[in-house]
Amino acid sequence: MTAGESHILRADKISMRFGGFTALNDVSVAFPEGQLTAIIGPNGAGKSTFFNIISGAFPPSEGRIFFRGREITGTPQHRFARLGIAKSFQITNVFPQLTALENVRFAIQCMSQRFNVWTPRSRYRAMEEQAAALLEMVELHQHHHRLAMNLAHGEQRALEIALALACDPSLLLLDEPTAGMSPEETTVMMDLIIRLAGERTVILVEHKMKLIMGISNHLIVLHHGELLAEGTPDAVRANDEVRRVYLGQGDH
Ligand SMILES: Nc1ncnc2c1ncn2[C@@H]1O[C@H](COP(=O)(O)OP(=O)(O)OP(=O)(O)O)[C@@H](O)[C@H]1O
Repeated sequence: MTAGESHILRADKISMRFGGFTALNDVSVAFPEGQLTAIIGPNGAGKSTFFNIISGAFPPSEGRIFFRGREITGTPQHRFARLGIAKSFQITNVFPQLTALENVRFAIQCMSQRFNVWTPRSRYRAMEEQAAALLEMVELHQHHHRLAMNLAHGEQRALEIALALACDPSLLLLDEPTAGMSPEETTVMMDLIIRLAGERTVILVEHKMKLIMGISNHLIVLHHGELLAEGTPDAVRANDEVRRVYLGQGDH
């Protein structure tokens, strides 16, 4: 971290055990605000487990999580959106029988505490406009009225991100945003992530090391459930341990 940089999220001494197996061991990392941080590492390194813990899917066996200095360990997941934390998972979460616009408008309605049957029609229009703006942001503006189930895989992932953006999060968490995508879809998604990271903090888990090296500000490398290295892509690339356990593995 450089002088003047602040952290939005901090994980302190995180350990996770599944029965007798230790998936994470004493991992402490801090995520710089306003930057794109990627969590990387070989298969089984503990990336998804760590992502699930920082996104509130389950609490760690040991350790604590802080968001803007406030402890959020054990906070129920549904409260994360109100804190300003949104996440998008590998498994798409969209309503297949609703259109793209209806999906996003519904997410906005869910975020609106004062929404009820007495809500004036003008509010619906405002929500519809907000939904349209979010679809434009993820480049789905030409697909407002298509059913989600008829969108291509990459488009469904983009729609999923639009749903996550409905709460206008200051922190966006993405679990393997390019999983299962064609090279063309991957390029579109990477461009979207770069744009999103220009406006908010983004933390993501990603397998495609070469791609992620090119767009991240900060990398966290896990290996066998431990923090192996962290820093800028250049610093991580130059790290002998990382080269030994990870970069030498071929097609990443
Ligand atoms: N619910 C669970 N019960 C038992 N073991 C688990 C569970 N979840 C994860 N593990 C184990 O913890 C280790 C880390 O898994 P995790 O999925 O976090 O790794 P990963 O780095 O995301 O791997 P990949 O890149 O293959 O997705 C693995 O050995 C995995 O088998």
